[in-house]
Amino acid sequence: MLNKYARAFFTRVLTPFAAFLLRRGVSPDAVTLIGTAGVMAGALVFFPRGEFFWGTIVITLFVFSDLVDGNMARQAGISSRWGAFLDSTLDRVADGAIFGGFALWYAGRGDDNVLCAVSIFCLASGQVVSYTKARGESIGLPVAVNGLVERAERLVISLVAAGLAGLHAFGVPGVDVLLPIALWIVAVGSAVTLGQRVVTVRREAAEADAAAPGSEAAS
Ligand SMILES: CCCCCCCC/C=C\CCCCCCCC(=O)OC[C@H](COP(=O)(O)O[C@@H]1[C@H](O)[C@H](OP(=O)(O)O)[C@@H](O)[C@H](O)[C@H]1O)OC(=O)CCCCCCC/C=C\CCCCCCCC
Ligand SMILES: Nc1ccn([C@@H]2O[C@H](COP(=O)(O)O)[C@@H](O)[C@H]2O)c(=O)n1
Ligand SMILES: [Mg+2]
Ligand SMILES: [Mg+2]
Repeated sequence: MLNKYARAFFTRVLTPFAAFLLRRGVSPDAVTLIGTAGVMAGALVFFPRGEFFWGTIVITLFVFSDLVDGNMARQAGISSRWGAFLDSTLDRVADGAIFGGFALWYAGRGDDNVLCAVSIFCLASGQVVSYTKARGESIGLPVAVNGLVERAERLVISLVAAGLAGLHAFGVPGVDVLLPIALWIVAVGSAVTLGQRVVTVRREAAEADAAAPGSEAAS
């Protein structure tokens, strides 16, 4: 939903910045790489120590690079298969760091085995949700479904909650429950999304096989 409705807004807002970077000779690949490194640093330095406010601030500063890199490539007319591959692959790395950071907190000083398991479930299910689309498309199917909780939703729900929960360290009472609630929402939402995508791929695969029996072996 966010990908559909918020992307146009962020494209308008970020286009001047993307143009500025291009004028300075920065490449889309550099933005992809630096953005991912920044997200990883924010997640893996701050989250395992329970510093959710500062971790979220750092991640937020870098995560929008994922919208800037593609914008730059399109403006410069240099969108490429390599760029698409790099972008999607590093998305998986960034997501692993974010939910891995939560898991490390709960495995350590956060001391909550259930929430550690929920964080790992969010990490794994998010990767599998993305894989369903990549694999379905690689065997020639349209995978014409996005589902309830895509990457943008996973990030916004968990990061808004982490940022607010981090205010607990500054004396704001009650906000620390927001992160566990968000992680449960992302976990359940990702499981539903996985089901939606698997059902769609199964239907599309059956239709494609009926139209051209045996063609899967070729692909
Ligand atoms: C005192 C308060 C303290 C709190 C401070 C924190 C505030 C900030 C909190 C959160 C900010 C979160 C921002 C998250 C922005 C995410 C942007 C982004 O990168 O989205 C990526 C997404 C997808 O991009 P791609 O097409 O490149 O990726 C594809 C995708 O990964 C596919 O995965 P799948 O979906 O299938 O699982 C892959 O299949 C594919 O391979 C891959 O290519 O981009 C978008 O979706 C575009 C829309 C972005 C919408 C961003 C909305 C941000 C909205 C609000 C943020 C600000 C909220 C502030 C709240 C403040 C609270 C106090
Ligand atoms: N280094 C890059 C990054 C992205 N691209 C192209 O942009 C598409 C992704 O767009 P986003 O708005 O989601 O970033 C991607 O599929 C590539 O076509 C690129 O060429 N180089
Ligand atoms: Mg991108
Ligand atoms: Mg991306």
